[in-house]
Amino acid sequence: MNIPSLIEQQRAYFNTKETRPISFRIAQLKKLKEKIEKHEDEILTALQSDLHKSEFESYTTEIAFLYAEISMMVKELEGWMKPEKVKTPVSHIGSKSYIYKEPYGVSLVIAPWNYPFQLALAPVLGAIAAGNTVILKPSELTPHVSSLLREIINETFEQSYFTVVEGAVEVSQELLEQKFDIIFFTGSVPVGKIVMEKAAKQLTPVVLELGGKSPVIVDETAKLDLAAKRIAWGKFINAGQTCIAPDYLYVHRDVKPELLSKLKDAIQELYGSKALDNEEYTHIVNQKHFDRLFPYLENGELLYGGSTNRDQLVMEPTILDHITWDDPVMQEEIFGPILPVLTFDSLDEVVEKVRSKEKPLALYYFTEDEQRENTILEQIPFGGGCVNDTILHVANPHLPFGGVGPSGTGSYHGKASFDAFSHRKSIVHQTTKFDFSFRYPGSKFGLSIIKRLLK
Ligand SMILES: NC(=O)C1=CN([C@@H]2O[C@H](COP(=O)(O)OP(=O)(O)OC[C@H]3O[C@@H](n4cnc5c(N)ncnc54)[C@H](OP(=O)(O)O)[C@@H]3O)[C@@H](O)[C@H]2O)C=CC1
Ligand SMILES: CCCCCC(=O)O
Repeated sequence: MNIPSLIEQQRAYFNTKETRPISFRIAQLKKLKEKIEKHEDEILTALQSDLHKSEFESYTTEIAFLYAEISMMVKELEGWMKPEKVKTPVSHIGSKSYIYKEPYGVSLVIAPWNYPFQLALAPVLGAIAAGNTVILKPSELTPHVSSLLREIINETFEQSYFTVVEGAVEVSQELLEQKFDIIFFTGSVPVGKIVMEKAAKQLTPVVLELGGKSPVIVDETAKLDLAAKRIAWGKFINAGQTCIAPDYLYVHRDVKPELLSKLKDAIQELYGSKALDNEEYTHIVNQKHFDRLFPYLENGELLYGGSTNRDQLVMEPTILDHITWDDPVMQEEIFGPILPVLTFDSLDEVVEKVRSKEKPLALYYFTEDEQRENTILEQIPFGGGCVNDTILHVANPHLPFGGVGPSGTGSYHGKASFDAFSHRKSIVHQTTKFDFSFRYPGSKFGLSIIKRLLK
């Protein structure tokens, strides 16, 4: 595909202003939803082929997620598009002030492999709702999903409006050499830095949905049965290949033995004693990631799991005890089904330690103490998270989802997706019924009036 001419086509189409009317935008969102509904079985099959993802996980985390977003956008878009009237200072007497929402233009969406369908299309929904055109580059690591996305999109939309460009890193790199009006990237921190560097050359606005090591903290007041179940659920869904998965467990020394015992029970309840053979359990995406994870199993002391099958690319949900901050498993985002366990004695220690690391994408805190909850929420910077649960914040379209610092820039979901793909244009509408001489230089009392007005 000739990428420069594709971008030219999209820019020409964007300039016709056909993407601007709300009727057009809603029609595209509804058309996309119809296509997803029509292809549900193929989508589930592609996710099974690429990641051994179960129907339950695929439907709930990949498909239903998009339906919820589209329904909200169709319902709320008219309100989001309306120019926002804002207050006007007395110094601007006679005028009214507004914020107009304007699409950026030609947008580029680069997607990862871990939720390859949902993370490709969720940002696209925002781009469409805001009136942009879209070029989408799915991950080559999930080829069945990537080719199905191309098939569904390219049969549904004109390429001058919305098209899928498949390929590997080289294609991403070629795309990033072009001039876009906004780039939305979901992926790793290292590649996020490359994307931002390329965008900086063209001063293109970016949204970066990245990753990091998200702690799950359990203090001695926590309800341990629920903590165990919700941590196991959030950690091992998609075999831990989730950007907001609890990366490591940070537990108060007094409740550690009980919590770990309950965690083992919770994993058994979710995946049985033979998770490797469990048809509901997701596999590791490829041998490169499997081989990246495998050495971590030697860290600390194996408390649960640890079995693997490299041919099947499957790794049991695993708990590693007696982990230190210097262990290899604590250096990079794990992004797999391994839960290292660290212990603390005081909340001050938790705040100091977690703050000393890069700002995480998510943080989870299990506690029954409101004061401690406020301490953690106020003193530790992170993208977003939950108290007494895990990962749920990603699935509330009323909550902007994104990182902070190295875990990401910008946010999306629901109205935040519309805002991510819109320029907010400030306008003062001035009256022509009268004018004031004091605003102009040389006016006799101008300065004293302005001083009084602007005090
Ligand atoms: N914040 C969030 O919402 C999410 C963040 N993530 C993060 O993404 C990471 C896992 O996803 P993963 O796909 O492995 O991330 P990568 O950063 O490896 O890849 C993301 C996308 O960028 C492309 N890419 C890879 N290398 C380059 C490069 N040098 N130049 C340009 N583009 C490139 C990939 O292409 P290809 O795959 O075809 O090689 C893929 O389409 C984790 O760190 C996770 O935390 C994941 C999901 C959600
Ligand atoms: C449960 C859905 C999560 C999608 C984004 C992520 O990888 O965290």
